[in-house]
Amino acid sequence: MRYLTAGESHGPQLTAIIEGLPAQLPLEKSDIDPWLRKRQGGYGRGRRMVIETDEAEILSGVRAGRTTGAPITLVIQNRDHRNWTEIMSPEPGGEPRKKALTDARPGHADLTGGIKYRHKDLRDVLERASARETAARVAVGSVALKLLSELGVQGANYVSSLAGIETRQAFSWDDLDAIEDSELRTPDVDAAARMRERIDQAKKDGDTLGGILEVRFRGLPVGLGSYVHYDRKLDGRIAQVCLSVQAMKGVEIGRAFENATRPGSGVHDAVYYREGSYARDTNAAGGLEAGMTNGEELIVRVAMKPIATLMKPLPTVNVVTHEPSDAARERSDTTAVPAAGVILQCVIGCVLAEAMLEKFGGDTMAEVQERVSAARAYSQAY
Ligand SMILES: Cc1cc2nc3c(=O)[nH]c(=O)nc-3n(C[C@H](O)[C@H](O)[C@H](O)COP(=O)(O)O)c2cc1C
Ligand SMILES: C=C(O[C@@H]1CC(C(=O)O)=C[C@@H](OP(=O)(O)O)[C@H]1O)C(=O)O
Repeated sequence: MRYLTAGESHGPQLTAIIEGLPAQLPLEKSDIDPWLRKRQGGYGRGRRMVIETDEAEILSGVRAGRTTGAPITLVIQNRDHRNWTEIMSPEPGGEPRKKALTDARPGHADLTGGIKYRHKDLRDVLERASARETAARVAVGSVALKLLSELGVQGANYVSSLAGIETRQAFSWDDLDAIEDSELRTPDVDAAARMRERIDQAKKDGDTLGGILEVRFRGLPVGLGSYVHYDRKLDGRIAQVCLSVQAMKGVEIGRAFENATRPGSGVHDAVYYREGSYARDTNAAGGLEAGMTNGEELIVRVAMKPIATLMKPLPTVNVVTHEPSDAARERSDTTAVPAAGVILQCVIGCVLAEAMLEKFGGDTMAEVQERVSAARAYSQAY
C-alpha cells in the first residue's frame, strides 16, 4: 500500500490517492468522516476549525461499499477556499500580491522554505507546509485503520501530557469512550481541567503550547517489520511517519527514555509459555523487538512542539527589506495537541497496514484474512 497527498491549505481541496489495497474491503464514507471530524476537534484550536466541516468524497476504487482493487481517490473540500479564490488562483498576474507574507515566523517553514524554493511571498511556502495537509493523511489513515480492524487490530490515542500537565490515570482500553468524549483527549478529568486553564492563559498571553501523545495498537500479529533490512525495521518506519507530521519532534517506543536509566534486568520483558501460547508479564519494549512486532501492545509516544505562530510575536527579519520586524501573525491554533493524537494514530495505522500487506498481502481481503489467521495460529503453537 502506498499513498500520495496533494493540495494547499486555502486551495480548493485536498486530494489523496491510495494504491495497493486488496479488493473486497468494506469501505464507506462513514468509515472516514468520523476521523476527519475527530482531527478537527480538541480544545485550543483556532477559528479555521469553525469554518471547515471536513468530509471525504470517494472518487474511485470503491463500488457498492467495497474496494475494487483499483487506486482509491479521496477528496476533502476546503470551505475556506471561497475566501481565498483570488489569492490562491493558479492564473498568472495578481501582482502586487494580496496577503503576501514576508515576516518569517520562527519555528515555521517560512524562512527556510523561502530560501529553498526562492519564494519571496512566504505564503507560497506555508500553504503546503500547513498541517491542513494532515486532513488528507487522516482520510488515508482511516482506510488503513478499517483494514486493520478487519484483521483484528485495534488502535487508540490519547494526550499523555500538555504543557507539562500529565494525565495521571494509566491507559486502559476501557477508557476509549471517555477519551473520545474529552476535548483534551484524556480520561483524567482533573488533568483536563488544568490543561484547559493553561490553554486559556496561553491564549490570553498570545502564546502557544505543545505536549506528548501516546498511540497504542493491540492485536498485531508477531513478526511485522524486519530484523534483516534496516529500511524495513518497523520501529524506524514508525518513527519516520511520526516525525513527518507537522510539529512532531521526538518519538519514543514504549518507555524508551525511562528504560535508558535502568539496568537491563529491570527493563527486558521476561518470556513464559502458558496455556498454549507465549506470554510476557511486562511490556517495556512497547511491542517491538529488533524492528518487529512481538505480539504485545504497540506503544508509541510522540513529543509535539508548541505552535509556531505567536500572537505576541518573536523578533524576525522581513525577507524583502531585511529590516528587523515582528513575526507574522496569522490566524492560528493555541494548541493542537489533542488533534495530533488522531493524526498520529492514522499515520502509524498506515505503516501497520503496509507491513500487514507486505507479510500477508493478497488480491482480496479473504486471502489476507486467511494468511493472518494461519500466522496467528502458528506463532502460538511455535
Ligand atoms: C493539527 C496541527 C495543527 C497545527 N496548527 C498550526 C497553526 O495553527 N499555526 C502554526 O503556526 N502551526 C501549526 N501547526 C504546526 C506547523 O504546521 C508546523 O510547526 C510547521 O509546518 C513547521 O514544521 P515542523 O514544526 O514540523 O518543523 C499545526 C500542526 C498540527 C499537527
Ligand atoms: C487548517 C488546519 O490547520 C491549520 C494549520 C496551520 C499550520 O500552519 O500548520 C495554520 C492554521 O491555518 P489557518 O491560518 O488557515 O487557520 C491552522 O488552522 C487544519 O488542521 O485543518
